[in-house]
Amino acid sequence: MVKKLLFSEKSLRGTISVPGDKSISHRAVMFGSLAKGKTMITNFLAGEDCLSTIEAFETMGVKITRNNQTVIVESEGIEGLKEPLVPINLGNSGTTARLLMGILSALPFHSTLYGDASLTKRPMDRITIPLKEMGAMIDGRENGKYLPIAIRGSKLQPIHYHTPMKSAQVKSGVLLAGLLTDGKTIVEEDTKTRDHTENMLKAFGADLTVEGNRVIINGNIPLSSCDIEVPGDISSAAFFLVAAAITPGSEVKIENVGLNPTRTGIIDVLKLMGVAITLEEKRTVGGEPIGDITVQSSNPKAATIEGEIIPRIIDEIPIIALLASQADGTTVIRDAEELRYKETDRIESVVTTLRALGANIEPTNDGMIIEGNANLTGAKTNSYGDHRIGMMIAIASLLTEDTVELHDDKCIAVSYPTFFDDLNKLLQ
Ligand SMILES: O=C(O)C1=C[C@@H](OP(=O)(O)O)[C@@H](O)[C@H](O)C1
Ligand SMILES: C=C(OP(=O)(O)O)C(=O)O
Repeated sequence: MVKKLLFSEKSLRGTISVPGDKSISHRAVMFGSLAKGKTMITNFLAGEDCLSTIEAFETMGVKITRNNQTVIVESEGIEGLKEPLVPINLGNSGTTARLLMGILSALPFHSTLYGDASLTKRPMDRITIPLKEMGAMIDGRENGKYLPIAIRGSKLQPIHYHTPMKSAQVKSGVLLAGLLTDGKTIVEEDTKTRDHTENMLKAFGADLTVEGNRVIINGNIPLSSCDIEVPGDISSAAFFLVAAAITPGSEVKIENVGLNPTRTGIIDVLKLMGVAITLEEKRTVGGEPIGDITVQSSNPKAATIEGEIIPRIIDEIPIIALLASQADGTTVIRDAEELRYKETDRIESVVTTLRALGANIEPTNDGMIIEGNANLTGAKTNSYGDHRIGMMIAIASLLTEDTVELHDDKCIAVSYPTFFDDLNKLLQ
């Protein structure tokens, strides 16, 4: 499918709410399925990735009903989970894959997992290595590095694991295996990554403590069901925050966005680059702060973006690269080698796409160097099946009078099925 984007000379004005947070929606379904009882999830993200998580647990016999953004999970607890009779399709979702492997490795049955072409290329050894250290029986292509993967669930040993890469998925997968294991599992990381697993496991009654960058979980304590209200996804909001910043005459307010400090790096980057942004924190639900964010069009300036902020903006870097192409000066992004393991190699896909649109941008091993003040032009572009690249292209098209052709816009439904509706609501 090719979408012709011609939104030039428009500004963005108005107030919207973005769909529910993807990371939190996945975890709510997973932990609700592990807990005995009924879990009601409101403002659930009905994106394809989170629907893959629902399907996975349905395949294991959990009763899950969905009415738009409300999901009810009814489970007998872990004892009630049944051996899946068919291979589980994880679609495009890395989060489902890595977290589910932690769970399945410790359950007393066999399972097989596969995904789409993109997920089949993404590294799974980052999670299968620590799980095998815990005693998991996992096999897959290249000794469990790639999907399809088969798991023979077994009794695991607790582990003290220092994650070698900055990954909340790895941290979470090991913690979930630890939850289902006798004894104390400890996961440590050098740089703090998103902590939704920690917050939500506590809300479901797990015995979990956080000491700085170290998480300690005492296993084999049953979870009890817990209702979850999912905040708006700041990673989805980021596209409109940047769009408002770089299109003249804009002012956009996004309501009820999750403001967990492990996710708000985009706000820090916008401030650092001189964008007019205001925040109003309103309340906290399930340990997750929620508030409204307003951005006005601005004259952004370049910045160096590196270090501890990177995991806090990891999914926002494609749209930050577009922002940088419109800033005064040269922006440098470093320490972001994790971008190479996403739905696409996002260093390559961002650079190729922004270059095609007329920006001056160079890849580096762990990031990119972006010259500002670019005059973007029309181009034939491709999302390469990566939802965040697709949305970045749509926002870039606001900056040129020429037509931008976007091949494969469908993948945007992975995280933001109503993206074009919201964009059209804001366009004036
Ligand atoms: O734990 C999560 O929900 C996620 C963690 C991040 O991945 P990594 O753990 O691979 O960094 C992020 O990119 C992904 O969109 C969601
Ligand atoms: C990297 C992402 O997701 P996942 O790893 O779950 O596929 C993303 O949403 O940008």
